[in-house]
Amino acid sequence: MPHPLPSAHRPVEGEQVVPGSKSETNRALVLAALADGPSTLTGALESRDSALMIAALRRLGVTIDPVGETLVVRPPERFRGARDIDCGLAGTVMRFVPPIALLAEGTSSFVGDPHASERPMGPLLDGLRQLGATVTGDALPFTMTPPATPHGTANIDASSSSQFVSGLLLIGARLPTGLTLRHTGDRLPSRPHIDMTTSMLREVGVSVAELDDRTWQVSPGRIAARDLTIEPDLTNAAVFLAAAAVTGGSVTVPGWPSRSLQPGALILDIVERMGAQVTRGRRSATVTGVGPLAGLDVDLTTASELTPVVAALGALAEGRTTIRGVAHIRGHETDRIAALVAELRRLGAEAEETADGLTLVGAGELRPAVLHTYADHRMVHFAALLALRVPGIAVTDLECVSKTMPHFARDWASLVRA
Ligand SMILES: O=C(O)C1=C[C@@H](OP(=O)(O)O)[C@@H](O)[C@H](O)C1
Ligand SMILES: C=C(OP(=O)(O)O)C(=O)O
Repeated sequence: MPHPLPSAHRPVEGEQVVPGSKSETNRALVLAALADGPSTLTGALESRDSALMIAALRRLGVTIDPVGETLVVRPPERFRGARDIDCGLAGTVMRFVPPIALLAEGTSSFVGDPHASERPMGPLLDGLRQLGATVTGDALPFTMTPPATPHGTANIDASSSSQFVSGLLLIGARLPTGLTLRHTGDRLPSRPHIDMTTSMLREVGVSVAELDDRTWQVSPGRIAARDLTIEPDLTNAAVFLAAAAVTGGSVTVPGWPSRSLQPGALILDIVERMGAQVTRGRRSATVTGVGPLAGLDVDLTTASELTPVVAALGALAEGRTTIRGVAHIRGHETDRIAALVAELRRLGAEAEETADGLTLVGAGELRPAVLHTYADHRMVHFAALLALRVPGIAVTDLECVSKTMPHFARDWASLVRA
Protein backbone atom coordinates (compact mmCIF):
# COMPACT_ATOMS: atom_id res chain seq x y z
CA MET A 1 0.00 0.00 0.00
CA PRO A 2 1.52 3.36 -0.98
CA HIS A 3 1.86 5.95 1.79
CA PRO A 4 0.62 9.40 0.73
CA LEU A 5 2.76 12.39 1.71
CA PRO A 6 1.18 15.75 2.58
CA SER A 7 1.24 18.70 0.22
CA ALA A 8 1.56 22.24 1.57
CA HIS A 9 -1.60 24.32 1.28
CA ARG A 10 0.22 27.25 2.86
CA PRO A 11 3.84 28.16 3.62
CA VAL A 12 5.47 25.75 6.08
CA GLU A 13 6.09 27.64 9.33
CA GLY A 14 7.32 26.56 12.72
CA GLU A 15 10.02 25.23 14.97
CA GLN A 16 11.32 21.71 14.53
CA VAL A 17 13.29 19.89 17.21
CA VAL A 18 15.62 17.41 15.52
CA PRO A 19 16.90 14.26 17.30
CA GLY A 20 20.58 13.57 18.05
CA SER A 21 23.22 13.12 15.37
CA LYS A 22 23.55 9.55 14.12
CA SER A 23 27.25 10.01 13.42
CA GLU A 24 28.02 11.50 16.81
CA THR A 25 25.81 9.04 18.73
CA ASN A 26 27.39 5.96 17.18
CA ARG A 27 30.94 7.30 17.61
CA ALA A 28 30.18 8.21 21.23
CA LEU A 29 28.83 4.70 21.88
CA VAL A 30 31.97 3.13 20.35
CA LEU A 31 34.35 5.39 22.28
CA ALA A 32 32.44 4.75 25.53
CA ALA A 33 32.67 0.99 24.87
CA LEU A 34 36.46 1.29 24.46
CA ALA A 35 36.96 3.65 27.43
CA ASP A 36 38.60 3.13 30.81
CA GLY A 37 35.37 3.47 32.83
CA PRO A 38 31.65 4.24 32.60
CA SER A 39 30.46 7.09 30.34
CA THR A 40 27.14 8.92 30.08
CA LEU A 41 25.52 10.04 26.83
CA THR A 42 22.78 12.67 26.79
CA GLY A 43 20.65 13.45 23.73
CA ALA A 44 21.67 10.22 21.97
CA LEU A 45 19.69 9.38 18.85
CA GLU A 46 16.98 6.74 19.32
CA SER A 47 16.59 5.07 15.94
CA ARG A 48 17.30 1.82 14.14
CA ASP A 49 20.97 2.67 13.46
CA SER A 50 21.70 3.53 17.09
CA ALA A 51 19.66 0.55 18.34
CA LEU A 52 21.73 -1.72 16.09
CA MET A 53 24.94 -0.18 17.46
CA ILE A 54 23.78 -0.69 21.05
CA ALA A 55 22.74 -4.29 20.36
CA ALA A 56 26.06 -5.05 18.61
CA LEU A 57 28.13 -3.61 21.47
CA ARG A 58 26.07 -5.56 24.03
CA ARG A 59 26.81 -8.77 22.09
CA LEU A 60 30.55 -7.98 22.49
CA GLY A 61 30.11 -7.63 26.27
CA VAL A 62 29.40 -3.90 26.75
CA THR A 63 26.72 -2.92 29.29
CA ILE A 64 24.43 -0.11 28.09
CA ASP A 65 21.54 1.05 30.27
CA PRO A 66 19.06 3.88 29.78
CA VAL A 67 18.93 5.95 32.98
CA GLY A 68 16.38 8.78 32.74
CA GLU A 69 17.31 10.91 29.74
CA THR A 70 20.78 9.38 29.44
CA LEU A 71 22.53 6.21 28.36
CA VAL A 72 25.12 4.80 30.74
CA VAL A 73 27.80 2.75 28.95
CA ARG A 74 30.09 0.38 30.87
CA PRO A 75 32.95 -1.29 28.98
CA PRO A 76 33.67 -4.96 29.69
CA GLU A 77 36.93 -6.27 31.22
CA ARG A 78 37.51 -7.97 27.84
CA PHE A 79 35.38 -7.98 24.67
CA ARG A 80 34.04 -11.40 23.67
CA GLY A 81 33.42 -12.52 20.09
CA ALA A 82 29.79 -13.08 19.04
CA ARG A 83 27.93 -14.82 16.21
CA ASP A 84 25.63 -13.08 13.71
CA ILE A 85 26.03 -9.51 14.90
CA ASP A 86 23.32 -7.61 13.00
CA CYS A 87 24.49 -4.52 11.12
CA GLY A 88 21.11 -3.84 9.44
CA LEU A 89 21.86 -1.31 6.72
CA ALA A 90 23.90 0.92 9.03
CA GLY A 91 27.25 2.00 7.60
CA THR A 92 28.46 3.07 11.03
CA VAL A 93 27.68 -0.36 12.51
CA MET A 94 29.16 -2.45 9.68
CA ARG A 95 32.34 -0.28 9.55
CA PHE A 96 32.86 0.60 13.26
CA VAL A 97 31.99 -2.67 15.08
CA PRO A 98 34.27 -5.22 13.28
CA PRO A 99 37.39 -3.27 14.38
CA ILE A 100 36.18 -3.60 18.02
CA ALA A 101 35.73 -7.34 17.45
CA LEU A 102 39.42 -7.40 16.47
CA LEU A 103 40.12 -6.70 20.16
CA ALA A 104 37.82 -9.52 21.34
CA GLU A 105 38.46 -13.00 22.57
CA GLY A 106 37.14 -15.41 19.91
CA THR A 107 35.61 -15.28 16.46
CA SER A 108 32.79 -12.90 15.49
CA SER A 109 30.46 -13.01 12.52
CA PHE A 110 28.45 -10.16 10.99
CA VAL A 111 25.18 -10.14 9.04
CA GLY A 112 22.93 -7.39 7.65
CA ASP A 113 19.86 -6.47 5.59
CA PRO A 114 19.63 -7.90 2.05
CA HIS A 115 21.06 -4.74 0.46
CA ALA A 116 23.82 -4.48 3.08
CA SER A 117 25.89 -7.06 1.20
CA GLU A 118 26.10 -4.63 -1.72
CA ARG A 119 27.63 -1.87 0.42
CA PRO A 120 31.44 -1.72 0.09
CA MET A 121 33.32 -3.48 2.89
CA GLY A 122 36.44 -4.83 1.08
CA PRO A 123 38.89 -2.07 2.12
CA LEU A 124 37.88 -2.31 5.80
CA LEU A 125 38.23 -6.09 5.79
CA ASP A 126 41.61 -5.71 4.04
CA GLY A 127 42.66 -3.33 6.78
CA LEU A 128 41.61 -5.83 9.45
CA ARG A 129 43.61 -8.55 7.65
CA GLN A 130 46.66 -6.28 7.62
CA LEU A 131 46.20 -5.87 11.38
CA GLY A 132 46.38 -9.69 11.66
CA ALA A 133 42.75 -10.87 11.51
CA THR A 134 41.55 -13.85 9.50
CA VAL A 135 38.46 -12.75 7.56
CA THR A 136 36.22 -14.76 5.23
CA GLY A 137 34.75 -12.87 2.28
CA ASP A 138 34.76 -9.26 1.11
CA ALA A 139 31.27 -8.12 2.05
CA LEU A 140 28.51 -8.88 4.55
CA PRO A 141 27.99 -11.56 5.79
CA PHE A 142 31.54 -12.39 6.96
CA THR A 143 33.42 -13.98 9.82
CA MET A 144 36.49 -12.58 11.54
CA THR A 145 38.97 -14.23 13.88
CA PRO A 146 41.30 -11.84 15.68
CA PRO A 147 45.04 -12.45 15.92
CA ALA A 148 46.77 -13.16 19.26
CA THR A 149 48.51 -9.78 18.99
CA PRO A 150 47.21 -7.26 16.44
CA HIS A 151 49.69 -5.37 14.26
CA GLY A 152 49.72 -1.59 13.93
CA THR A 153 49.91 -0.61 10.25
CA ALA A 154 47.29 -0.64 7.48
CA ASN A 155 47.09 0.83 3.97
CA ILE A 156 43.55 0.94 2.59
CA ASP A 157 41.64 2.54 -0.26
CA ALA A 158 38.88 4.60 1.38
CA SER A 159 37.61 6.21 -1.83
CA SER A 160 34.28 4.36 -1.47
CA SER A 161 33.69 5.36 2.17
CA SER A 162 35.33 7.54 4.81
CA GLN A 163 33.87 5.15 7.38
CA PHE A 164 36.73 2.66 6.73
CA VAL A 165 39.17 5.28 8.03
CA SER A 166 36.96 6.27 10.97
CA GLY A 167 36.32 2.66 12.02
CA LEU A 168 40.03 1.81 12.21
CA LEU A 169 41.06 5.11 13.83
CA LEU A 170 38.48 4.60 16.59
CA ILE A 171 40.29 1.48 17.89
CA GLY A 172 43.84 2.70 17.11
CA ALA A 173 44.72 3.63 20.69
CA ARG A 174 43.73 0.15 21.91
CA LEU A 175 46.20 -1.63 19.59
CA PRO A 176 49.45 -2.62 21.33
CA THR A 177 51.61 -0.34 19.18
CA GLY A 178 48.90 2.14 18.15
CA LEU A 179 47.95 2.53 14.49
CA THR A 180 49.48 4.07 11.39
CA LEU A 181 46.75 4.23 8.75
CA ARG A 182 47.25 5.36 5.17
CA HIS A 183 44.60 6.00 2.53
CA THR A 184 45.89 4.82 -0.86
CA GLY A 185 43.03 5.88 -3.16
CA ASP A 186 42.75 8.90 -5.43
CA ARG A 187 39.86 10.63 -3.59
CA LEU A 188 38.51 10.65 -0.07
CA PRO A 189 34.83 11.48 0.50
CA SER A 190 33.20 12.89 3.64
CA ARG A 191 36.39 14.38 5.11
CA PRO A 192 34.39 16.20 7.85
CA HIS A 193 33.28 12.81 9.18
CA ILE A 194 36.95 11.80 9.53
CA ASP A 195 37.61 15.12 11.28
CA MET A 196 34.68 14.33 13.59
CA THR A 197 36.40 11.03 14.45
CA THR A 198 39.81 12.57 15.14
CA SER A 199 38.24 15.41 17.11
CA MET A 200 36.18 13.05 19.29
CA LEU A 201 39.27 10.87 19.83
CA ARG A 202 41.29 13.90 20.99
CA GLU A 203 38.47 14.90 23.34
CA VAL A 204 38.94 11.56 25.16
CA GLY A 205 42.68 11.98 25.45
CA VAL A 206 43.85 10.04 22.39
CA SER A 207 46.84 11.41 20.51
CA VAL A 208 46.16 11.45 16.75
CA ALA A 209 48.75 12.92 14.38
CA GLU A 210 47.89 13.69 10.76
CA LEU A 211 51.22 13.05 9.04
CA ASP A 212 49.83 14.32 5.72
CA ASP A 213 46.35 14.56 4.19
CA ARG A 214 46.11 10.76 3.81
CA THR A 215 48.06 9.35 6.76
CA TRP A 216 47.02 9.19 10.42
CA GLN A 217 49.05 7.99 13.40
CA VAL A 218 47.21 7.08 16.59
CA SER A 219 49.38 6.56 19.69
CA PRO A 220 48.60 3.63 21.96
CA GLY A 221 46.98 4.61 25.23
CA ARG A 222 43.85 4.86 27.31
CA ILE A 223 40.56 6.20 26.05
CA ALA A 224 39.02 8.34 28.77
CA ALA A 225 35.43 7.79 29.90
CA ARG A 226 33.33 10.96 29.62
CA ASP A 227 29.90 12.51 29.83
CA LEU A 228 28.84 13.81 26.46
CA THR A 229 25.82 15.69 25.10
CA ILE A 230 25.06 14.86 21.47
CA GLU A 231 24.28 17.63 18.93
CA PRO A 232 21.06 17.52 16.85
CA ASP A 233 21.49 15.75 13.50
CA LEU A 234 22.05 18.55 10.99
CA THR A 235 21.63 16.29 7.94
CA ASN A 236 18.22 15.26 9.26
CA ALA A 237 17.47 18.93 9.94
CA ALA A 238 18.02 19.68 6.25
CA VAL A 239 14.66 18.35 5.04
CA PHE A 240 12.71 20.52 7.52
CA LEU A 241 14.67 23.67 6.65
CA ALA A 242 14.28 22.93 2.95
CA ALA A 243 10.49 22.75 3.47
CA ALA A 244 10.54 26.46 4.34
CA ALA A 245 12.68 27.28 1.31
CA VAL A 246 10.34 25.59 -1.20
CA THR A 247 7.05 26.89 0.24
CA GLY A 248 8.00 30.48 1.10
CA GLY A 249 7.67 29.63 4.80
CA SER A 250 10.02 29.86 7.74
CA VAL A 251 11.40 26.96 9.84
CA THR A 252 13.68 27.20 12.87
CA VAL A 253 15.77 24.32 14.19
CA PRO A 254 16.62 24.96 17.86
CA GLY A 255 19.88 23.67 19.32
CA TRP A 256 21.87 24.33 16.11
CA PRO A 257 25.47 24.31 17.37
CA SER A 258 27.49 27.51 16.97
CA ARG A 259 30.31 25.35 15.53
CA SER A 260 29.93 21.79 14.33
CA LEU A 261 31.91 19.16 12.48
CA GLN A 262 28.72 17.73 11.00
CA PRO A 263 28.78 18.18 7.22
CA GLY A 264 24.98 18.61 7.26
CA ALA A 265 25.62 22.22 8.40
CA LEU A 266 26.36 22.92 4.72
CA ILE A 267 22.62 22.93 4.01
CA LEU A 268 22.49 26.54 5.22
CA ASP A 269 24.99 27.69 2.55
CA ILE A 270 23.19 25.67 -0.10
CA VAL A 271 19.71 27.11 0.49
CA GLU A 272 21.22 30.58 0.75
CA ARG A 273 22.94 30.12 -2.61
CA MET A 274 19.60 28.99 -4.04
CA GLY A 275 17.93 32.20 -2.85
CA ALA A 276 16.47 31.48 0.60
CA GLN A 277 17.26 33.61 3.62
CA VAL A 278 19.25 32.10 6.49
CA THR A 279 19.28 33.55 10.00
CA ARG A 280 21.61 32.17 12.65
CA GLY A 281 20.69 32.64 16.31
CA ARG A 282 23.12 31.89 19.11
CA ARG A 283 21.79 28.31 19.30
CA SER A 284 19.40 28.06 16.34
CA ALA A 285 19.15 28.26 12.57
CA THR A 286 16.18 29.61 10.61
CA VAL A 287 15.53 29.28 6.88
CA THR A 288 12.95 31.55 5.25
CA GLY A 289 11.74 31.14 1.69
CA VAL A 290 11.63 34.52 -0.03
CA GLY A 291 10.66 33.75 -3.62
CA PRO A 292 11.54 31.25 -6.31
CA LEU A 293 14.72 29.23 -5.78
CA ALA A 294 17.48 29.07 -8.39
CA GLY A 295 19.21 25.84 -9.39
CA LEU A 296 22.91 25.52 -8.57
CA ASP A 297 26.10 23.66 -9.41
CA VAL A 298 27.41 22.17 -6.18
CA ASP A 299 30.20 19.83 -5.11
CA LEU A 300 28.93 17.66 -2.26
CA THR A 301 32.12 15.58 -1.75
CA THR A 302 32.24 16.64 1.88
CA ALA A 303 28.51 16.33 2.56
CA SER A 304 27.18 13.64 0.26
CA GLU A 305 24.39 12.68 2.70
CA LEU A 306 22.67 15.90 1.59
CA THR A 307 22.34 14.75 -2.04
CA PRO A 308 18.68 13.57 -1.90
CA VAL A 309 17.45 16.80 -0.27
CA VAL A 310 19.51 18.97 -2.64
CA ALA A 311 18.17 17.01 -5.63
CA ALA A 312 14.60 17.68 -4.47
CA LEU A 313 15.39 21.38 -3.96
CA GLY A 314 16.86 21.44 -7.47
CA ALA A 315 13.73 19.86 -8.96
CA LEU A 316 11.64 22.69 -7.47
CA ALA A 317 14.12 25.45 -8.39
CA GLU A 318 14.45 27.33 -11.65
CA GLY A 319 17.13 26.22 -14.09
CA ARG A 320 19.66 23.41 -13.92
CA THR A 321 21.05 21.82 -10.77
CA THR A 322 24.23 19.77 -10.97
CA ILE A 323 25.54 17.77 -8.01
CA ARG A 324 29.18 16.69 -8.29
CA GLY A 325 31.74 14.79 -6.24
CA VAL A 326 29.42 12.05 -4.97
CA ALA A 327 30.35 8.99 -7.05
CA HIS A 328 30.63 6.94 -3.86
CA ILE A 329 26.93 7.36 -2.96
CA ARG A 330 26.24 4.52 -5.37
CA GLY A 331 27.33 2.48 -2.31
CA HIS A 332 25.07 4.21 0.23
CA GLU A 333 21.77 2.68 1.44
CA THR A 334 21.01 2.22 -2.26
CA ASP A 335 22.69 3.47 -5.43
CA ARG A 336 21.45 6.99 -4.71
CA ILE A 337 22.50 8.42 -8.08
CA ALA A 338 20.47 5.83 -9.99
CA ALA A 339 17.56 6.01 -7.51
CA LEU A 340 17.28 9.81 -7.63
CA VAL A 341 17.41 9.94 -11.43
CA ALA A 342 14.83 7.14 -11.74
CA GLU A 343 12.42 8.82 -9.32
CA LEU A 344 12.90 12.30 -10.83
CA ARG A 345 12.05 10.85 -14.24
CA ARG A 346 9.02 9.05 -12.79
CA LEU A 347 7.75 12.53 -11.85
CA GLY A 348 8.42 13.81 -15.36
CA ALA A 349 11.62 15.78 -14.59
CA GLU A 350 14.61 15.84 -16.91
CA ALA A 351 17.48 14.18 -15.03
CA GLU A 352 20.73 12.40 -15.96
CA GLU A 353 23.30 10.37 -14.09
CA THR A 354 26.86 11.67 -14.45
CA ALA A 355 30.16 10.00 -13.60
CA ASP A 356 30.24 11.60 -10.16
CA GLY A 357 26.68 12.72 -9.48
CA LEU A 358 23.62 13.91 -11.34
CA THR A 359 22.22 16.83 -13.26
CA LEU A 360 18.58 17.87 -13.54
CA VAL A 361 16.37 20.64 -14.81
CA GLY A 362 14.02 22.12 -12.24
CA ALA A 363 10.68 23.91 -12.11
CA GLY A 364 9.11 21.86 -14.89
CA GLU A 365 5.60 20.44 -14.65
CA LEU A 366 5.81 17.44 -12.27
CA ARG A 367 3.13 14.75 -12.14
CA PRO A 368 1.92 12.83 -9.08
CA ALA A 369 3.47 9.39 -8.67
CA VAL A 370 4.22 6.62 -6.20
CA LEU A 371 7.95 6.98 -5.59
CA HIS A 372 10.16 4.05 -4.71
CA THR A 373 12.25 4.41 -1.55
CA TYR A 374 14.77 1.55 -1.98
CA ALA A 375 14.87 1.02 1.83
CA ASP A 376 16.61 4.42 1.97
CA HIS A 377 15.48 6.91 4.63
CA ARG A 378 16.79 9.85 2.63
CA MET A 379 14.68 8.86 -0.41
CA VAL A 380 11.66 9.48 1.86
CA HIS A 381 13.00 12.97 2.67
CA PHE A 382 13.41 13.57 -1.09
CA ALA A 383 9.81 12.48 -1.79
CA ALA A 384 8.37 14.40 1.17
CA LEU A 385 9.92 17.65 0.00
CA LEU A 386 8.62 17.24 -3.55
CA ALA A 387 5.16 16.30 -2.27
CA LEU A 388 4.86 19.71 -0.63
CA ARG A 389 4.63 21.27 -4.09
CA VAL A 390 3.33 18.30 -6.14
CA PRO A 391 0.04 17.04 -4.67
CA GLY A 392 -0.49 13.29 -4.99
CA ILE A 393 3.01 11.98 -4.28
CA ALA A 394 3.16 8.80 -2.21
CA VAL A 395 6.01 6.44 -1.30
CA THR A 396 6.18 2.67 -1.43
CA ASP A 397 7.58 2.43 2.12
CA LEU A 398 7.74 4.83 5.04
CA GLU A 399 9.21 2.46 7.61
CA CYS A 400 12.76 2.97 6.30
CA VAL A 401 12.86 6.47 7.85
CA SER A 402 13.30 4.74 11.22
CA LYS A 403 16.97 4.25 10.25
CA THR A 404 17.68 7.70 11.70
CA MET A 405 14.30 9.42 12.42
CA PRO A 406 11.55 7.04 13.57
CA HIS A 407 9.13 9.94 14.16
CA PHE A 408 9.70 11.62 10.80
CA ALA A 409 6.18 11.03 9.40
CA ARG A 410 4.50 12.38 12.56
CA ASP A 411 6.83 15.40 12.82
CA TRP A 412 6.57 16.19 9.12
CA ALA A 413 2.76 16.02 9.10
CA SER A 414 2.46 18.26 12.14
CA LEU A 415 4.90 20.84 10.72
CA VAL A 416 3.28 20.88 7.27
CA ARG A 417 -0.26 21.03 8.60
CA ALA A 418 0.43 23.40 11.53
O1 LIG B 1 31.10 8.41 9.57
C1 LIG B 1 29.91 8.72 9.47
O2 LIG B 1 29.18 8.90 10.48
C2 LIG B 1 29.35 8.91 8.13
C3 LIG B 1 30.18 9.07 7.06
C4 LIG B 1 29.69 9.25 5.68
O3 LIG B 1 29.89 8.02 5.01
P1 LIG B 1 30.58 7.89 3.54
O4 LIG B 1 31.97 8.39 3.66
O5 LIG B 1 30.46 6.44 3.24
O6 LIG B 1 29.74 8.77 2.65
C5 LIG B 1 28.21 9.63 5.65
O7 LIG B 1 27.71 9.62 4.34
C6 LIG B 1 27.42 8.70 6.56
O8 LIG B 1 26.06 8.98 6.51
C7 LIG B 1 27.88 8.89 7.99
C1 LIG C 1 24.96 7.23 4.04
C2 LIG C 1 24.20 7.20 5.14
O1 LIG C 1 24.23 6.27 6.13
P1 LIG C 1 25.28 5.19 6.62
O2 LIG C 1 25.74 5.65 7.98
O3 LIG C 1 24.50 3.92 6.71
O4 LIG C 1 26.41 5.13 5.63
C3 LIG C 1 23.16 8.25 5.36
O5 LIG C 1 22.58 8.27 6.49
O6 LIG C 1 22.90 9.07 4.47
